[in-house]
Amino acid sequence: MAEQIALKDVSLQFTAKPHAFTVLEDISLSLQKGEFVVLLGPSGCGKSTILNLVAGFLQPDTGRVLCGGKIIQKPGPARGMIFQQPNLFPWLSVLDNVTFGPRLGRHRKEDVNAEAMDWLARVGLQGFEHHAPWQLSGGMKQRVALARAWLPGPEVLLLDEPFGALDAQTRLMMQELLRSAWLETDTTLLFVTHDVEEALFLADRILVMSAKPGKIVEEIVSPFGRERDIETLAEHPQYSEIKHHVLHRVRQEAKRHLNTL
Ligand SMILES: Nc1ncnc2c1ncn2[C@@H]1O[C@H](COP(=O)(O)OP(=O)(O)OP(=O)(O)O)[C@@H](O)[C@H]1O
Repeated sequence: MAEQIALKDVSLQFTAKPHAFTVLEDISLSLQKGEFVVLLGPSGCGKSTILNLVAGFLQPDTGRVLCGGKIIQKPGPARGMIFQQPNLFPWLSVLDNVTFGPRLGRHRKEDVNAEAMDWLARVGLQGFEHHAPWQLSGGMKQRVALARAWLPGPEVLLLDEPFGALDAQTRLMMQELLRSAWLETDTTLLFVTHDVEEALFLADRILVMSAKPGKIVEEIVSPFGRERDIETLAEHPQYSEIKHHVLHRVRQEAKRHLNTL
């Protein structure tokens, strides 16, 4: 497998008042092409900051952030991002929301519409292409956001707690949908969550972070295989042990962080 994303000895300070602080210290990580990596850690440890560096919204103070071996200097279509809020344009239809980026990039509407319709069908929104965002549920809006992110064929998708605002059932459906789209497209995914069960279901690899300064303190390689099923995952002989270990580790870091506040 080829290396798709790499952070090499990355440190970053924010100069927020009343004083500057180090948000990330000496972070090194690497994602292979087609890998699904989940970042877990206490609130404020710098998970979104890592996504923002990979997206090209931020530059590190020291170290390098690379995509396909090249230094990331600015945002680009090779790296898509999905946030907790779907951020759809309320005045555009579902289809026009999904095709907005490629049309800005001067692709002809007719050329992108067929592919967009295909993505809408994959995320279960066939027949909703002419609906307005206000006519959709929260889960449906987030499915539009998934289709929109996947349409330009990004090499990397960065997902910042994308299902955090959804109810438990919708969340499970979205997790399954994300995994099947990922398996079909072989995109490289970097996903941020607070939810240990979500991380266990989704990830090839989980990276646990500490806070103040943000560091990666543990890596857990999933033993569950790629063809996993949400209904039977908990029956895997190692599931309880790994879940317990990850929960304990995340709680340990969260408590340590609280004590430093
Ligand atoms: N642009 C900024 N300027 C100053 N401080 C910032 C900026 N962005 C984030 N921070 C601070 O940096 C720290 C890390 O923020 P970040 O959003 O990366 O954490 P996180 O782990 O994603 O948190 P959460 O899980 O709560 O979303 C926080 O203390 C946050 O307040």
